[in-house]
Amino acid sequence: MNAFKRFFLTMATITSKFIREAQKLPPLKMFLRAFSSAPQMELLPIRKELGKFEGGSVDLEMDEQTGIAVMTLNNPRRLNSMTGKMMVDMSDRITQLEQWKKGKGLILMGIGGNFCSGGDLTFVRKALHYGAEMATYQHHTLTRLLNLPLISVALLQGHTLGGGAELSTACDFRVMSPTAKVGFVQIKMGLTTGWGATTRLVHLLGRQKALGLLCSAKVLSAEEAKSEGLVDSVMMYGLSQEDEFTECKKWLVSNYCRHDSDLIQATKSSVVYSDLNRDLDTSLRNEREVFAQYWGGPAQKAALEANVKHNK
Ligand SMILES: CC[C@H](C(=O)O)C(=O)SCCNC(=O)CCNC(=O)[C@H](O)C(C)(C)COP(=O)(O)OP(=O)(O)OC[C@H]1O[C@@H](n2cnc3c(N)ncnc32)[C@H](O)[C@@H]1OP(=O)(O)O
Repeated sequence: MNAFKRFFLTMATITSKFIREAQKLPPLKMFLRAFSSAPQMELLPIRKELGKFEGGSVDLEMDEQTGIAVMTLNNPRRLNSMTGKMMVDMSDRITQLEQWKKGKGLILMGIGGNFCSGGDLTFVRKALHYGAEMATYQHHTLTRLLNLPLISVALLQGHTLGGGAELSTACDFRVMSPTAKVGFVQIKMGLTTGWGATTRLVHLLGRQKALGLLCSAKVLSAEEAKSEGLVDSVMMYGLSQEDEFTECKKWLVSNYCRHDSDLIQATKSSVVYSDLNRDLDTSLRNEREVFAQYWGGPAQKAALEANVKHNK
């Protein structure tokens, strides 16, 4: 049997297995699994190319006790700018988080007191001939990041510029150090956004504010970013970098990650599904199916038993 026939039969087997598996899943899980796995095969060639651009890493710590993970951009000598290898690292770390059943929350941050100063300019200069493929790869990665069944927050310290500002919009929330700066500087670099921030900013802030941030290329202070609605909380002055991380973690846990991981994951996934399926009946059908999984379940019975009061 020639190579083409072997490849064709292999692909047919993979596809039919995928369809059989997917048919057993409720719509939401089928939808999210389809999004996170199938297109990655088409991205293998660009993944291989990006991986050749060494420098830095994206590291991940997952705390099974608290359900809080920390993803760290680790290229401090270059203000955590993203090399090709870091883009591949990030995709792999997100795959780990997609499979984390007990996860509740994620903090995305940079090492050494800076979040991220964008694409690594050495990499950018060498990758000028495959911008579209790199953008496709980053769009897929950052959409998966935003759609994780975890509550994610970007901790903006020091510089958050260009692609770094784009990364920050791929989290549910943003918490900022009072002395940090954030700016979508792409237009000053002779570009528009390459990692999906235009789409996410319009969604997040509306057309006018998105247009203002992108066309002004303004580097915002923390207070300016908060008043624009780009940032959800600005921390107090005088904290060390480590204390800012501790405060950010407290903010995430006390606001959004106090409850059962199952319910947090189900709620986030339903919000993602509804965001991506704006048809009312489709979204409500999914909401009913998720609700039915918990109605009469152990968590509800325990809450009824405890006679929970909501006065604090
Ligand atoms: C799709 C990607 C996207 C796009 O292409 O649209 C981008 O993100 S392009 C990159 C956008 N980012 C920038 O243009 C930031 C450039 N850097 C700066 O403006 C400054 O470095 C700043 C303001 C962040 C900090 O200035 P400061 O004077 O405090 O420090 P240094 O400039 O001396 O920087 C320290 C050290 O880091 C290196 N560095 C900083 N940013 C990058 C970067 N994006 N890529 C690679 N290296 C970076 C800088 O070169 C210094 O290293 P050294 O070895 O001392 O030169």
